[in-house]
Amino acid sequence: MRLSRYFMPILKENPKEAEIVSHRLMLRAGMIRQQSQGIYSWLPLGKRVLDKVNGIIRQEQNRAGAIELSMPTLQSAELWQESGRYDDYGKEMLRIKDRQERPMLYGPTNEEMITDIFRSSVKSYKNLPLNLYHIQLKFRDEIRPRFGTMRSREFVMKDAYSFDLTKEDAEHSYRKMFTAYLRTFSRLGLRAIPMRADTGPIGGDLSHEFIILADTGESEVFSHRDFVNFDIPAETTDFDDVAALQAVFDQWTSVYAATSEMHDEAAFDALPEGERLSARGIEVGHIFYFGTKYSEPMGAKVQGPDGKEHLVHMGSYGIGPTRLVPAIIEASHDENGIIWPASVAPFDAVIINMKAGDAACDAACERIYAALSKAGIDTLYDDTDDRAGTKFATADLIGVPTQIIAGPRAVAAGEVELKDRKTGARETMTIEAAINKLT
Ligand SMILES: Nc1ncnc2c1ncn2[C@@H]1O[C@H](COS(=O)(=O)NC(=O)[C@@H](N)CS)[C@@H](O)[C@H]1O
Repeated sequence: MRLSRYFMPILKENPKEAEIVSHRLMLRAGMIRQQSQGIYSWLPLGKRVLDKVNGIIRQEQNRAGAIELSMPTLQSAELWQESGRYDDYGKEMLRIKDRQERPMLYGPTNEEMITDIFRSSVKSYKNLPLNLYHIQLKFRDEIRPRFGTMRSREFVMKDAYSFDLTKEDAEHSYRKMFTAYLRTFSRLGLRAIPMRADTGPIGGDLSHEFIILADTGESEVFSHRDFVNFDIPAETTDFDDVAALQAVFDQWTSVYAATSEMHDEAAFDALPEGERLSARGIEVGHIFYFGTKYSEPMGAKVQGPDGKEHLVHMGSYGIGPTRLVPAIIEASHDENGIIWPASVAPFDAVIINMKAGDAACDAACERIYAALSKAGIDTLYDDTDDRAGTKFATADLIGVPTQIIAGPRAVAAGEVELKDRKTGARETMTIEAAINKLT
């Protein structure tokens, strides 16, 4: 992508309304723009990152056996009246009426809708276990949206819903998602700790929040230091192996970890001083087992092997992609800007032409740009006539992992300089060597 033809509205100054670093950097890097309170546009650079985050979430949901669909954002009130949540949900629910005066709502979550889809077509235990998910916009009229897209009113959620014949089967489905979440956050460059959590308006009696440690996190967390050494379940994990997933779950729940709502002061203080970790964290995922809470009022049942009707046991599993993008920045930035993990970077490399208009520099950059693009390397080419200093600052701000710097002196010797955004390491080499190194 040539920067001269792209749309990346960089802000020179720190926007005054931004209170935390991720909000500041997302605005300055031209990734998002607030349209109204708690409601954002994702501009091209931010959309690229969000799409990569969703891609990884999707891969790990599919690996765990979940099946993707897409449900609407607008829902009829009737479904929520069936489950009894319409009145309970409170002011966070955006209630609307259509032209026929029918009560509708902008969905904050989809337990009722997915149960309706299930009950309309699944009648036999032979179709279980089933896990259906989508990645879709939600609306919650948060009383105090803040920190940019970290806590917004309209936001994207991956929400998955599992259906099983028995509680035991449902607990295995829960552990499939538990394992998938550990893998997902690790691939995003984050260390997430599963914490016993409160179930709130979703309900149920088994729930874990996945928290990443960050000083600006809204959650207060207490955990055992051992978490940092636990191995992430491998790509080869057999998700149908009940014992294997039980072992993962047992290990990751074997040591103390709780959010402030579930904190047991005495148990925590019983830990040796050096093993206690209390910090602030960001909730990036939340999973629930809630049995027949929705299947009972909505009549979602299957015929069991005994020929009798059984209400299905359900769980729901949420991840916040539009919260993950700022969370990754909170965990990975420096004083010059964002440092993207390669897995979610908006571009793999950025070419900095220090002297656009200089024939030799232009030729060298065009050659590199063509070679990288041909090799499928997502490349941003800063071909603008900005000063070199501005280009360096922009490249550091937007956090692309590899910078290729083409200056007149180096180019005259047939060379360019590679800079690693994360380590700051610089290496001068021939243009040929640079192309070979990156393709
Ligand atoms: N206001 C918000 N802004 C951004 N992300 C949010 C917001 N509210 C929730 N999330 C994200 O969405 C995830 C799931 O939300 S939740 O309420 O915990 N769970 C559910 O809604 C269940 N239906 C799971 S399918 C949270 O862990 C968080 O990462």
